[in-house]
Amino acid sequence: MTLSFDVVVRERDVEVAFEVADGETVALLGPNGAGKSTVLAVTAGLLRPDAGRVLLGDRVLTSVGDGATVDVAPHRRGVALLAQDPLLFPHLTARENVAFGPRSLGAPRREARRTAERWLAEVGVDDLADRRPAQLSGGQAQRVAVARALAADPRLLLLDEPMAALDVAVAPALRQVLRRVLADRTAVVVTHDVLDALLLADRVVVLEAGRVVEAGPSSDVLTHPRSGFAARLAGLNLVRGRWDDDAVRSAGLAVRGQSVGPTPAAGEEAVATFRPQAVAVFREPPAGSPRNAFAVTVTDLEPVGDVVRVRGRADGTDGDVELRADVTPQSVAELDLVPGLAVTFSVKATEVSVYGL
Ligand SMILES: Nc1ncnc2c1ncn2[C@@H]1O[C@H](COP(=O)(O)OP(=O)(O)OP(=O)(O)O)[C@@H](O)[C@H]1O
Repeated sequence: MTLSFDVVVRERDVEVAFEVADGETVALLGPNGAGKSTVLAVTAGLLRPDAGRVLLGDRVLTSVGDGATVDVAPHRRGVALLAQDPLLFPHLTARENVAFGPRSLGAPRREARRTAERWLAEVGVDDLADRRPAQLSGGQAQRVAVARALAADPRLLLLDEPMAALDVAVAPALRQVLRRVLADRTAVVVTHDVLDALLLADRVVVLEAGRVVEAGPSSDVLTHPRSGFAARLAGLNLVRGRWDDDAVRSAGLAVRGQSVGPTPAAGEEAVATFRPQAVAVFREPPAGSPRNAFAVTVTDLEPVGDVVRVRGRADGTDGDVELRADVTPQSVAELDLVPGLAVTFSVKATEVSVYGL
């Protein structure tokens, strides 16, 4: 069932349009306050927009500002919303929680029970059917919540950071379950996690400040991001500017690299991306080097696995361009890196991807 979303919520400065094809899963990404929850709330019928339409297939779920207002009640939309918190009924067993949806759609008790058991088995917790929520772990409760959402046979599934409240140790198992159940389902998943975007979603839509800033197949967006948010998520440095004289130029910076796809035309908007691992850090600008060299002021240092991520602001860019370098702890000690220090970040042109926007 295709979702077609085109909505304005003025109070929140949200103006978002996107589509989800039948059977497709779209990941909605973006920084805090970007409008992701607002999109889910409007789709689920929990928030009425100031203008716009939400269509599921050819059925109008919401229509405001263009003829008669339509606002289908949440429980009549065929839309299931799975939140961070499983929100199970505490006094019902897992089986009864899952059977609740089919029962309220009119299924006889036995049939609802069978449906519940089938879905509990599908998400791998059929042995816990008789437990109440208080007797379940966070991961188990979230699986029951997935079963409950699916047992209502929704035409659209919305997931709001389904793994966020879980231990990192149990998230991979739930991700596998979701990957299976989302395979042929029309779904929107809000996430901050790059793995969710890659493993669960066919496409991503990136929101910043209430607007769509980029959209495309998950692997394209994460390998060749065009927005700062997607670049950070993908763990890449990104400089956005104009293509001029064989470099992407942004205030105070010139980045040379290798074109991915057609070389941008002179003056065209373009981005350069490169991995923090490809960046070397120097106290003094390396003399006579063919590498890209950027004057940077270190802003902070953070251990990431067995390396140290050095973040810095590129000088002369009004603090707009943040660059990152991953270096060994020995280098941090040898270079005596501390926040506030002026250094040079250097990266070979062969390590930089350049593409037009
Ligand atoms: N109940 C509310 N009333 C008024 N404004 C709100 C309300 N909830 C959110 N907002 C505002 O709407 C905008 C979008 O917020 P929203 O919660 O949709 O973002 P989000 O992308 O889901 O963020 P997060 O990742 O932090 O959950 C923000 O400017 C936010 O401050």
